[in-house]
This record gives sequence, C-alpha cells and structure tokens, in this order.
Amino acid sequence: MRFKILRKDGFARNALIETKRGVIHTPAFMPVGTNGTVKAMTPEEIREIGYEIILSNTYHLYLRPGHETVKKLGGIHKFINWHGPILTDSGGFQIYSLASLRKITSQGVEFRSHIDGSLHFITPEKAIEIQLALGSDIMMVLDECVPYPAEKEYVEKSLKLTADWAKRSKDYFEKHRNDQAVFGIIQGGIYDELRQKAVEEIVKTGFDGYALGGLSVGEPKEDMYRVIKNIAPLMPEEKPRYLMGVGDLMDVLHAVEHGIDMFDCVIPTRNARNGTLFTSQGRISIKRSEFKEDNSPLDPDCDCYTCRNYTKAFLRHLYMCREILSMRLNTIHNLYFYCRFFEKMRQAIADGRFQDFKKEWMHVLEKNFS
Ligand SMILES: CNc1nc2c(CCNC[C@]34C[C@H]5C[C@H](C[C@H](C5)C3)C4)c3nc(N)[nH]c(=O)c3cc2[nH]1
Ligand SMILES: [Zn+2]
Repeated sequence: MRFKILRKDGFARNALIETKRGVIHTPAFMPVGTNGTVKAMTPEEIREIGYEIILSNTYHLYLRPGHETVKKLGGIHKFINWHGPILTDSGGFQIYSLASLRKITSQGVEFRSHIDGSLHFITPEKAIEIQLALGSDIMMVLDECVPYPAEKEYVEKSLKLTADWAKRSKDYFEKHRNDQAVFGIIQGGIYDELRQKAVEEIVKTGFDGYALGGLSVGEPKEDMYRVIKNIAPLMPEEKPRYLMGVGDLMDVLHAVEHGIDMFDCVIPTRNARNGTLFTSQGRISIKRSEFKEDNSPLDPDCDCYTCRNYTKAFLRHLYMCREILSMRLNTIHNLYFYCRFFEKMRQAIADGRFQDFKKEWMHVLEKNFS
C-alpha cells in the first residue's frame, strides 16, 4: 500500500492510497456493509455513486457464514461481488457493542454470539487470521474500544493491553501478509496525555496506517474535538489517519481540518432508512406532513437517481407505506450526498480553500430544515 499526499491546506491533506485493488482518494468516506452488503444497495450502485472502498465486518462474517466458509468460496470480494478495496474492522468494537457475556483477559476476549449464544474466544492473532481468510485489503488490529465514561486508571491499564495486542496482531500479520495493509488503533479515552503515550507505543510497533479509536462512543463533543485537534497531528504524517465511526459531516469537517484522511459511519445509510435525508438546504425528515403534496425533488441541487426521478410527495408516501423502495431511494440519495460532499472537500483542499469550504458548509449543516 502506498500513501501519496498531493496537496496540503493547513493540516488538511488531499492524498491517494494505492492498494492492489484500486486507488482511494482522500479524505475518503467508507460506506459500511455489515453482513457483506451496504444495506439496500448493490455493489454496482455503490461504485456508480463514486465510492472506491467499503467497510466490511469481521465479527459478523466470522459468526455467519464463518471466515473459513468465505475463504472456501473464494474470499470476500467474490462473495459480496465488490472488487475494489475493502477495509475490515477487527471486531473489537462489535464484541463490546453487540455480544453478551464478554470477558477481557490478557490473552484475548471471550464472548457469546448475539446470534446463537455460542461461546467464542478471539485473540489478537485470531482477529488477523480471520481478516486474512476473508481476504481484506486493509485490516485492523484487535483493540479494546474503551467505553465512555471510563476512569483514567482503567484507560491506562487498557492502553497497556491494547499496545500488547497491537504488537501480537502485527507480528502475526508480518508472518502471513501478502500485499495487504494493517492499521494500528490509538486509544486513550479523553485523556490527552494517555493518548500521546498510546501514539508513541503504537508507532513503535509500526503500521501501514493509524486509526483514532475510542471516540464517538458517547463522550461530549468538545472532548472528541479536543482529542482530534491535539492527537491527529501527532500521528505519523506520512501514513493515512482513520477516525473510526465518524461521522456527522460537521465532525468530518473538524477532523479533516486537523489531518484525518479516512472515515466510516452508519449515519448516511441508517438515517436514510429512518427517513432523515441530507440536502443542500439542510437535513429534512421526509415523513413530515408538509411534504404530502410537495411535487418538488428532494434536493434541487442534487443530480442523483432519486432527485432526478421522484418528488418529496412520493418519497414520503413510500416511507409511510414502509416500502422497500423507500429504503433504496433514500439510501441512494444520502450516500450520493456524502460522496459529493467528500469530492467537493477534496477539491477545496487541492485549491487551497478548505477554510472557505468549511465556513460555507458549517451553517448549511447546522440547519435542521424541518
Ligand atoms: C460509531 N462510533 C464508533 N465506531 C467505532 C468503531 C467501529 C468502526 N466502524 C466499524 C463497523 C461497526 C459496526 C457497524 C458498521 C459495520 C460493522 C459493524 C463495522 C461499521 C471502532 N472500532 C474499533 N476497532 N475500535 C474503536 O475504538 C472503534 C471506535 C468507534 N466509535
Ligand atoms: Zn439526491
């Protein structure tokens, strides 16, 4: 994997990540596919909207249908019919947020499947073994995503474990890698000095890219913003920086301003399914009665399939009927909106006018237009 910075505008970077399955222009948004699908979308539609990389999920695929099964079937790209780069999360976060009865020991994490209650034990090595079997292009080490709030002592103890796990994941990866990449994950809660120590520890092990973890887990916005502002610039400048689970486009603007390159979040897809749509006039909730007889397109400034062919009245009708087409048309639009936003943001950095771009969009994004 090669990372080439094309332009810088302050701390913001416009760059390229070159993988064996294609190039990723950054800052990049990665639509998330939990069970091997970006819900309601075909891979062709995702590609046509303009996405270059999607995120898939180790935890879900390991439990069902199983990583050996996916491997036997020819790997994840063939299985889900997406032939561009795929980033897989290690499963750490899902084990904490989905599984029950989990126990964290120095060896690894024990948990019960949320599907059938079966008992499992994942080690830092196993987490990489699963991602290698899936055939992922960019893998994440097994980490402990420290919940919020957490006592400083707990965070400090967890850091030592996560640094040790990162080393074990990396060592296992080095023995089995063939032209894939592995990213380290920086934890440390909302404590800047612990975050700085975490950067030193993880960078000592050495990775192809570095993720900021343990954020967007319920902490106050100002804590998340402070950690991003203070820690992102300390992460190796010549490697991609990935802010996990973010996010809201206002948070994306703040993070890009401080040097973050990659993002993943369920917001555009999950909100679409709940009828919350992002438009150039702000966010709208399509189920509101004011749209009952509104014959105008969802967003006059958008040229996505949904905005070119349907009215707000029809999108509202589909939503009220809970039609499957509602999920599809809403998801197409929200993903298109996010993709265009990132394209314009990359261009603004390339033209040296990121600050203008940020100002221009901040007040649009604040507007909760009905
Ligand atoms: C939302 N806030 C947040 N997310 C976070 C994630 C998951 C990133 N998305 C992957 C994921 C998670 C779910 C939902 C989809 C598909 C699949 C299952 C993989 C994205 C995180 N993942 C890891 N390994 N470590 C973190 O600290 C972390 C912190 C987060 N903070
Ligand atoms: Zn649209």
